[in-house]
Amino acid sequence: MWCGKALSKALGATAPLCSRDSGKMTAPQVIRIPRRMQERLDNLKQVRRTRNHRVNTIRPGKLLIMSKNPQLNQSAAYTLGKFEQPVLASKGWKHKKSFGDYFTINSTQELPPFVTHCCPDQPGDKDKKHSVTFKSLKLSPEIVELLQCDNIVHPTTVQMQAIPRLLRGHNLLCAAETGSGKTLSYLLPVIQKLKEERKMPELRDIEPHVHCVVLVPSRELAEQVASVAKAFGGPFGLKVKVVGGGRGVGNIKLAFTSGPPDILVATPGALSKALQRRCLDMSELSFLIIDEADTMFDPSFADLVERILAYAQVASNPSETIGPGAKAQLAVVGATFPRGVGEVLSQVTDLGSMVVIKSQMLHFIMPHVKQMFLKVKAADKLLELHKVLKTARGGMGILVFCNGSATVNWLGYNLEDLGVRHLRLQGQMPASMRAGIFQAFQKGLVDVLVCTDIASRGLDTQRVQLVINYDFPMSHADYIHRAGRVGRAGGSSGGAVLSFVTHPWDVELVQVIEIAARRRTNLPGMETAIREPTPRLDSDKHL
Ligand SMILES: Nc1ncnc2c1ncn2[C@@H]1O[C@H](COP(=O)(O)OP(=O)(O)OP(=O)(O)O)[C@@H](O)[C@H]1O
Repeated sequence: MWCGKALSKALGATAPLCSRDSGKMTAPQVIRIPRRMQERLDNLKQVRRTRNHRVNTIRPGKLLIMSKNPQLNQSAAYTLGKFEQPVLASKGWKHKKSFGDYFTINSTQELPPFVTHCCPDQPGDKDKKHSVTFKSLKLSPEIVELLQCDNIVHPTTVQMQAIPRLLRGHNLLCAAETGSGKTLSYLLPVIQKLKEERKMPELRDIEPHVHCVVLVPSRELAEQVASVAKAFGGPFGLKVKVVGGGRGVGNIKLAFTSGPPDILVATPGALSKALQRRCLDMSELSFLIIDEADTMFDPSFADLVERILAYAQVASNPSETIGPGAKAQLAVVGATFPRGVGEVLSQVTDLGSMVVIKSQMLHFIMPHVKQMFLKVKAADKLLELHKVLKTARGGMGILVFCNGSATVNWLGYNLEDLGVRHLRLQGQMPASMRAGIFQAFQKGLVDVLVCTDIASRGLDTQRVQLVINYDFPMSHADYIHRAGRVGRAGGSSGGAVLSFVTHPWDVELVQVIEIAARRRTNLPGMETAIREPTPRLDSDKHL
């Protein structure tokens, strides 16, 4: 409180507030407080009032945010308003004293949002959603049967939208959450169309050529996509081949010695070499798929992809995809679209010709996966990791992500010393060493895989129950992809992500994640409009 004496001192006033000299009362002196100062005082009071006014985010029931300090918890029944200022559990995390602090974003639902058949929105929807099967998407009974053998009966939301559009010949830009079944959403229409083409007598005499090229960023992902294509295309006589980098040109040529495959899954480097050596002709392509769009259009690949696209003749409407001289359908697929992808894409293709599919939960914090954040000193991370790995249930797949290859190696040696069985996967390993590592982990031969972001893009990890960010990812897109290795379609529920938070720049990313979780909004800084022109609406809009 400002007292009269302090105020007069602050004003530099030397005269007493009122004077009573020799018992004689004079009129009280009026002290004028400068307006500027009065305004500052008012502002200060206002700030103090708002600071003390903490929004009560706790309601009875389940917690969404569980913090070390229970006052900072937030109930699942409460959503922080757009203009409400949250008091974050990670608030003081840039300070040294915060080491040992933690908070958790609890899962609020058991099933992923892209699984529709078990969780009808409204009671009336129940029968409608149950009735959506792959058969109702106009896939052939043989394909539907193959899917059923794999226990895949009901399409995910992205499959419900993408499959009919691709079957009708549209170009597609498909942005949907990690693990939502994007691979089948493009492979099934491709397989169905190629299968139908084979039956056409007028096409029998045409020289064999590659019909579909799928571009992916890593050889592990190429192997994975190819194995899905073989499983569903093989029974119809479709030939599938992989060309990946790091194995020399001889190996690339080998993929074409027994004639061109129907479906070629390739990394950009290897495909570009194959094109330069005229191993394939892309001008006769029927489908060009670009998976993991954000990686493919980031500066490390964008030029290469642009050059590859120039070899293909991309159709600008469905009518150009049929008949003699048919052009290729283009599908660009991804789980994150950082800002700017739209512009890069528009340089290589006519965005106006593409139908855009964007899932509702794109770039959101996954509501079906528990996510824990622990503020820890860099020197203590190994100890913390060892504690977690020691207590983990046997047989459960665990991915440990590091930001660099050197850390993967260093951590690997230390885990070896501590007697933790594990495999390592990083991009600087020679291709021969890398081969088979991910499959060995997928098969369950080893439970722990220490890796870089090479394993965060697209790899299907049904058996993974825990993702550990030993190093906190460098961007929100990387966080989304790493976290997306758990809670995938057709996988078991109850996966979790544990992140070690060490540096001030990690804290900044964590705070944005915490705010998005508390507000239940998407992570900022990602492409939300995907492209400039307004999305084209066709008759499938109701799907
Ligand atoms: N309709 C479905 N029902 C059940 N399981 C499915 C369905 N569709 C796909 N799957 C399974 O879900 C898993 C994830 O699929 P996929 O790898 O295609 O996801 P994705 O969206 O490409 O993920 P990412 O963004 O990580 O690349 C796979 O194991 C796949 O077999």
